[in-house]
Amino acid sequence: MLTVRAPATSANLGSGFDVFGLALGTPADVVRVERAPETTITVTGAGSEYIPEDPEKNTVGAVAEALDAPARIRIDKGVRPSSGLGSSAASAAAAAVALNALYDRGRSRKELVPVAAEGEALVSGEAHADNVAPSLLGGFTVATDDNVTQVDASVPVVACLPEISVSTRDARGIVPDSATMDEVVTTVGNAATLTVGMTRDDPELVGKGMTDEIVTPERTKLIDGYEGVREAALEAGATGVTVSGAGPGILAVCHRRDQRAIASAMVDAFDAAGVESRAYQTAIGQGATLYR
Ligand SMILES: Nc1ncnc2c1ncn2[C@@H]1O[C@H](COP(=O)(O)OP(=O)(O)OP(=O)(O)O)[C@@H](O)[C@H]1O
Ligand SMILES: N[C@@H](CCO)C(=O)O
Repeated sequence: MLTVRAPATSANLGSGFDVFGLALGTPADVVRVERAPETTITVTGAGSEYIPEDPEKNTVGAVAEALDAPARIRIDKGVRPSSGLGSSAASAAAAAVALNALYDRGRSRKELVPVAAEGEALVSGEAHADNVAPSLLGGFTVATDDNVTQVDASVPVVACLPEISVSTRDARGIVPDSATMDEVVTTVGNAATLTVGMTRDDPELVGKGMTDEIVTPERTKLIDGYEGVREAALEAGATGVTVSGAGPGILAVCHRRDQRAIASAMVDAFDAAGVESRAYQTAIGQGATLYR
C-alpha cells in the first residue's frame, strides 16, 4: 500500500485566472492505494458525503484511467469540496503520485500535471491545471496550455473558508466573455508584479499584484459577505485579498506578524454577515508527499 498527502491549493490569485496557483501548507487530502483488478473508491473526511465513490465521477477515477492503473483507492478528505481550495485537485494530485509509483509508470511530477488535470475536466468541464500543478509541485506555479513553471516561495497567507458551497462549474459559467484593452493591460501589470513578488518572497508585491478587474468582481457576487471580509482583512494588515480559486474561499496574503489578527478579522466579518467560517493560518508550502 502507498500513501500520498497532497495539499490544498489556491488558484487564480486574482490577476492570474486559470494560470497562477499556490500550494497551501494546510489543509490536505491523504490518498492510499493498493493494486486491484479494477478501481474502487472509498471517501471519508471533510465533506465526504458530497463526493461520489463511482470511479466515473470521482477525480481519482479519471487519474486511474489515464495512467491505466486500476487500484483500491481510499481518500481521506482534509479539503472540503466546492471550497475554492482545490479539493477535487488535491485528491487527483495525490492519486497521480500514488498510482504512478504503484505501477512504476516513471512519469515526472511535471508530466503528472496533465494526468491529474483529467480529474478537473471531469468535475468542472475543463482540464484547467492551476490547482493540480501546485498540489503536485508545491510553491507558486504558472500553468499555461503547453508549460508549467514552478518557483519555491514561502509567503504567509490566510485562507478563510465560509460554510457556503460554490461549484467551480457554476463559477466558470459567469466568467465574462471579453475584456477591454485597458483591463488587459492592467491585468498584465498586476500579474507581472505578483510573479516578481513570489520570486522575492515579498508579501507587499504579491498582494499588490493580486488585483483583478475582469473575473473576480463577477465571482464575488456568489460569496455572501465578501466585501466586508475583504475590508476587514485589509484593515488587519493583509497586503492583498482575493477569491481563492472559484470561491467561496477567500485568500489573504500578509506578513507573519499580522496573520492571527487577519484570520480573526475575516472570521468575525463573515460572522457579521451571518456566515460561519474557519480560517487556515498557513503559508505557501510543499507539493504532494509520497510515503511508502
Ligand atoms: N476526490 C474528490 N474530491 C473532491 N471533490 C470531488 C472529488 N471527486 C469528485 N468531486 C466533485 O467535485 C466537485 C468539487 O469540485 P470543485 O472544483 O467544484 O471544488 P473545489 O475543488 O473545492 O474548488 P476549486 O477548484 O475552486 O478550488 C464536487 O461536486 C464533488 O462531488
Ligand atoms: N481557475 C479555476 C480554478 C478553480 O479552482 C477557476 O477559477 O475556475
